Amino acid sequence: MSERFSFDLHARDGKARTGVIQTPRGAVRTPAFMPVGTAATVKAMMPESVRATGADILLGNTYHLMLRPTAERIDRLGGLHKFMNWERPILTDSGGFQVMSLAGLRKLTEKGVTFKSHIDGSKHELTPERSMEIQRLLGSDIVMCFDECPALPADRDRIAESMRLSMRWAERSRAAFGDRPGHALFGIMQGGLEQDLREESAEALKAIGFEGYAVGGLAVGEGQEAMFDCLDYAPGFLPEDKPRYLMGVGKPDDIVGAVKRGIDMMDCVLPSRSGRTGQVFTRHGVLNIKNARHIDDPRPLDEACTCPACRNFSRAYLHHVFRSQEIISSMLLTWHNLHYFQEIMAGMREAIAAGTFAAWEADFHAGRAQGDI
Ligand SMILES: CNc1nc2c(CC[C@H]3O[C@@H](OC)[C@@H]4OC(C)(C)O[C@@H]43)c3nc(N)[nH]c(=O)c3cc2[nH]1
Repeated sequence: MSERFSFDLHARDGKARTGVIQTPRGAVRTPAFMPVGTAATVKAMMPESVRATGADILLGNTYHLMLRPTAERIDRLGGLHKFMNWERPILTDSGGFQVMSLAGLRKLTEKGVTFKSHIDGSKHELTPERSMEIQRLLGSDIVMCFDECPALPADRDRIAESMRLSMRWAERSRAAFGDRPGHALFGIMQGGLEQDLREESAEALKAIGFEGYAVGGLAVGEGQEAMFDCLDYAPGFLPEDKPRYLMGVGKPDDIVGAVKRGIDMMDCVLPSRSGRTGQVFTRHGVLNIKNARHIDDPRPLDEACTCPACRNFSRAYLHHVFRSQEIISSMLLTWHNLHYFQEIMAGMREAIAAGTFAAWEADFHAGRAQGDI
């Protein structure tokens, strides 16, 4: 365990990189996939099960936790790590994105955002300063700047105005974060799909200086092609020696394409959320266990998978417990999906270190049938 926060790059293969983020609470192998634990739990998973899937770090959420049970209560109870029994690194999002996507009656000003809770309608305010205070109270190891993520499509002027507001908020976030050894503050690049605005945002963030940099404002409905077009240049505007975090991504092929373009960290609710709806990701493609064709199928989801669902249960059983809305269905499918996402990350880390990323990527795409399997 190091007392500091640091990022060591071990190898590159093209634009893809592999390395380790050292934190006082443990190491994060990159490229890393971060399961989302929005309300202090990765839904349907025990913390030790999340670790067993291969996760080194998970995500918490300022917006959800400030509303319930409140950051002050979690602080009084010893912080988020103790509260949710996860002693490894936690990254928390700053709340801006969730306010815009979840809260009601929002008012956005230079100061910040006031809004009504989607839970009980109570009034709240988030500013860069308040977001930093909440994330400090939670005790998260990697703190995100308070930003505004505009919904796409949006016209260029709106994107530019929003990005420049986020850069002023990044300055205020840095000032409010203070001096916290062993903890990191990440800036968030905005600028939509405009290359010059993305570059302006990166320059603004580098002038302030952060321990890591996120590419924000993507995975908001622009589609994979537009996202990859942006990722063909945006990571390159960021410092080579700091972690690059692509927020909210994504499906397995999104993740592979992002790592190929120089991204080191990603988070997405997809593997956990889709596990609860019966959607299963495997090396051969996607299937939905609720489909009647699985009712008598004795085979595992994926013959080559070593997760508890694939080692101990048939598709027929998983179909049955999904149809019967049994709790074990969410547990097993979430575990499988998270395990598979971590397998992809481990495979990429190994391939980049060996200089065989192109071959690994070709094999990854070759194995995936189109449609249900
Ligand atoms: C899905 N696509 C997507 N997510 C994005 C996010 C939120 C990242 C998600 O990870 C979790 O944070 C802990 C949360 O779980 C929900 C609530 C699902 O969303 C949060 C973003 N966050 C910030 N601060 N700025 C961004 O520009 C941004 C862009 C995104 N695009």
